[in-house]
Amino acid sequence: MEDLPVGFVAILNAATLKQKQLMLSAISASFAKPEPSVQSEPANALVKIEDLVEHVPDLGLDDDLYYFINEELLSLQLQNVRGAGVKTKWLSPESESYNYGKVNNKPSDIKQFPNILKLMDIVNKHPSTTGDMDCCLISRYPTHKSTLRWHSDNESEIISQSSSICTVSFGAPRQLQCALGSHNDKSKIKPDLVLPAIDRTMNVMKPGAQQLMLHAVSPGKESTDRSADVRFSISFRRHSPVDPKNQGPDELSSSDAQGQSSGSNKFADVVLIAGDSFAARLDQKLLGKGKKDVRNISKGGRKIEAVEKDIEDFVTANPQVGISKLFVSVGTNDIRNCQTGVKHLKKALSDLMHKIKLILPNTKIWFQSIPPINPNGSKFIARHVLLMNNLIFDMCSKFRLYYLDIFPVFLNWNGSINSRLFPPYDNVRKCFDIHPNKKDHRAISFDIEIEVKYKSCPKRKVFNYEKGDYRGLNEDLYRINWDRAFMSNDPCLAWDIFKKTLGELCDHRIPKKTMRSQFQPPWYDSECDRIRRKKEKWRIKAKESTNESDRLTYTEKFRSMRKLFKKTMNDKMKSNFVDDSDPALISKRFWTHVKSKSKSTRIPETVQYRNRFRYEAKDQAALFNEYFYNQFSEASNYNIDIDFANNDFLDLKFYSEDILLILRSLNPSKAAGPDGIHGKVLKYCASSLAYPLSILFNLSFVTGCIPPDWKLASVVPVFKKELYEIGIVYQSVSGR
Ligand SMILES: O=C(O)CCC(=O)C(=O)O
Ligand SMILES: [Fe+2]
Repeated sequence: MEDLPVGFVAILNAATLKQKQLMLSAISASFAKPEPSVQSEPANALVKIEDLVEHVPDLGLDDDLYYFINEELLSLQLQNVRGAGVKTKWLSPESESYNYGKVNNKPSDIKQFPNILKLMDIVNKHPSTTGDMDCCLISRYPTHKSTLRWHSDNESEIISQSSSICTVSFGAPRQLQCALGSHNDKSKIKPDLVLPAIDRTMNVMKPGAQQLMLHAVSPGKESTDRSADVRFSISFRRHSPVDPKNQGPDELSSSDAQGQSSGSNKFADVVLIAGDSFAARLDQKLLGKGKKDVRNISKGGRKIEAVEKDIEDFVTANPQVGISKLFVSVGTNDIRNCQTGVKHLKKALSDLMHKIKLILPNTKIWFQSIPPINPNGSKFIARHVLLMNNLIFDMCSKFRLYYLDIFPVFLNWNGSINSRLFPPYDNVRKCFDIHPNKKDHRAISFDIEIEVKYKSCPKRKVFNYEKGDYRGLNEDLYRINWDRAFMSNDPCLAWDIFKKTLGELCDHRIPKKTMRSQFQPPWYDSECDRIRRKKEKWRIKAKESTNESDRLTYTEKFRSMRKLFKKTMNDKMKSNFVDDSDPALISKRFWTHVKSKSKSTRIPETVQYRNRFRYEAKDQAALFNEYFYNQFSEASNYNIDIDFANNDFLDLKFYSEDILLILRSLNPSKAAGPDGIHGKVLKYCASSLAYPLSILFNLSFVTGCIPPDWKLASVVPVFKKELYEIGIVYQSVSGR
């Protein structure tokens, strides 16, 4: 492990924190067993086309199922035209569309087609398939002339590339042509293999086929009966496990590199690496695995402005080149020799990102963080690395670019330097040098593909305190015999009984509401939803109508619904923002909404305390906890001489009349504290709660026992200055 390579870039689909963990373990594993770094032969020299496709002549479909599948196929409302008159329908369990070229296939729920599902089950059980198909693209070839041109189904955003694609044919016979390689001039392709695509048979394209070969459907023979020319194909695929909605900031339908039958491939598709020496030594052959065209235009010593120019020059000089992905590594040279923070670099970084977005609007863009460079003489200030990374992160969020955080990769789980990734400590220069400037330190790259399963967040039910029946609640509370309930004289037990009783009554008297998705504002209610659905209905009708006068009528209806929707939303928003207690104030709900829309987080990605770095929210909370705990001094040890027998302090009583006044003065719009009792309940049921609370307070006072709930407080760290050592940055604010 002594002479480890030092430059590093991890390419991954989305750099979330969870993935980073996986990345770390994958990286550790890759160090334990180093992969041979020999570049593999071009894939098509090794692969035979027979390994990529297979014809299955008999699927064992019974006649009934065959008949019912045909019924389902005929019932489909086909949408897009693909190739020569071929129309399609996309059936999927997921809600996103399947896009290629200019074609946008909206999904219908595959579960509504039980017989196609049965067929999918048969296909999945067939040993020649990967057995994990869950969606399908149905194509209808209306005449013998309808064809599909050479293409590959390589839309990795939506179609898993590690699963097979299995096409079952119905109706008129055709042929599926297959040709190895990617072929720039599609008009000259000669098929390497032709498979029959006849009624009730299946053709399986194995994983890798979409990357290594193209396929096409050629015209059929004309028959005397026109209806016998119709062919359907059901092409089963596996939905990509990465949800494009969550995949990253700038999702695009870029994967049409090969061009589906509808579009041609005008551009060469490249991955561009730009930036400073951290990226300069990356081995572009290894990065593209020999399949992707990777261009590396980074140079040692480059600063942000120079990188902006490098990228611009490349784009101008290569107008025929389409850049599908861009990796940028900047910042290290800008913070070198700099003593005064990094704020002054914000403009250059923003200009760079702005320019890139402008000239490469369809490119997926990653900005890499700076790895932890140790102070090297006075050239680097370690804190500046963190500040710069936070700036890069913030700007990435602003410009909706990917932030590729490699910083934590160089640290151990406990946040200290990971010696397996660092070269040995250099005693002469008093530093670790992870900079890849030594000849024997070749850059290495990791191409880590991680399947991410996104959990759909269950809808949360919460009390709707606005609509509570407080009169009823008061009545219920009056009926409770609190003296009996608190008979034990133990304040902790009594408090538990109080909370449980109140909770049960609240369940009964306060309705629940379902928390809406975070994308909807809090005032979006069922009425808004109803209007929105109507609006959508007319919009779709207008779009799908073939008759001009129908279209105009539907459009008119759509417009009036849209107007109503806007008005309703506006009215609801205004009434929502009025503060109940003081109409002159901007309400808390307003800020909640603003916060929910803002991308900024209160806590930066990396929190550091006493040289320990934490990335996970839970670990960060532990660090905060430790910090705040350390702020308390030791318990004092005063010996105050009190004469308890004659001290009227002990005569202190908590009267329900006083408690009533305090409860009535509470601000009902404040959130509940750790005990979960909401301000509205306390205020509006003050008269019925004052008595049991007075018993509880008196009990607690005389027994000297405080229920644990009363000692809890919600502590919110509030970011104060642009510094990262917790102690300096955060002040605690405790609410209770
Ligand atoms: O219809 C066929 O046999 C092939 C279908 C196909 O290639 C596709 O749907 O992408
Ligand atoms: Fe295809």
